[in-house]
Amino acid sequence: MDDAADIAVVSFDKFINGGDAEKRAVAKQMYNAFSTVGWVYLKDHGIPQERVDEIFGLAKSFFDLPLEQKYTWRLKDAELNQGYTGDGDEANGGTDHKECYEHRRFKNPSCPTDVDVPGFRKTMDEFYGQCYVLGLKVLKCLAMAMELGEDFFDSITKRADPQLRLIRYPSIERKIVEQKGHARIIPHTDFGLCTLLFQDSIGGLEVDPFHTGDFKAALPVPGTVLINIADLMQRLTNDRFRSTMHRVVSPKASGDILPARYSIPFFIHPDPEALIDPILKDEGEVKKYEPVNAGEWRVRNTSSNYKMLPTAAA
Ligand SMILES: O=C(O)CCC(=O)C(=O)O
Ligand SMILES: [Fe+2]
Repeated sequence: MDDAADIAVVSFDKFINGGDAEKRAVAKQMYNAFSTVGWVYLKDHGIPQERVDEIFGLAKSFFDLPLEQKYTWRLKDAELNQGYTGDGDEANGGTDHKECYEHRRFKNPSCPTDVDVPGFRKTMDEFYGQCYVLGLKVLKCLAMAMELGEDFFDSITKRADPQLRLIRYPSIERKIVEQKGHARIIPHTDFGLCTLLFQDSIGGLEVDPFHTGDFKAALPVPGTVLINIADLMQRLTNDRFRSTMHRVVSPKASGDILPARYSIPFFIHPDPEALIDPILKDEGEVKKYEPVNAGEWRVRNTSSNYKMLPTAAA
């Protein structure tokens, strides 16, 4: 269809299991995608579909709990950035209609127990580990694509603590989401290194690859995980890789009441002490960005996204 974004489907099998030339061929495909639209659909990525389906099921069980109960796990602190946020808690220049649960690598004090949702913590921890392994492979592939040496990202991801997020966009009247300044999630870029994004079959995710306001659908493709570049990777690569705007709006093919939609992003950030300074490759190339400390960057961007945190920008 004309209004679908031109996002390549890339098989990761040859990067995971292939020889050097095969790995390089995958890295080249990634380079082409990330230096243009900024997104790929990755298939053969090694995370079994049954596991992904299980996490979507767990998300439904969690979000179906009563609101008062979900608020007992409310996210309280931008640095820990862990727990539940309700409809309206997160928005940066507009109104989102979604609820989220954030899970982290080292500490999850605001996490449902087995009494609340059987198997929640254990299964989330396991899935987190699988996303983490895939995420580090994606970084290796990006390092190869940029000719930085495969191990480039190892030194800045020793203590990396990505954010695994469950999202439910509740069933809602179309006219509410379609008001000016509202969306399921308003246009934004992600602010870490890169994101793995699993989506269900409902649709509504759109990307604006060239920042012209011309949003195109990133349609659900079964068996794939979307990978998108985020702001720190764009800065590090001095704009070679592009962190592009995206949003979630009403799916085209539904009536006046939108069905609920679920998605599961895994946001990869470098170690907090890492300095993200643009890498120059060409003679005469000039840095487009000042260096930034990854930890400060993350806390600043996180707190300015949440309306309810005391540290949020006024
Ligand atoms: O729900 C989606 O497909 C996108 C979510 C997203 O962009 C985000 O949480 O940053
Ligand atoms: Fe995003």
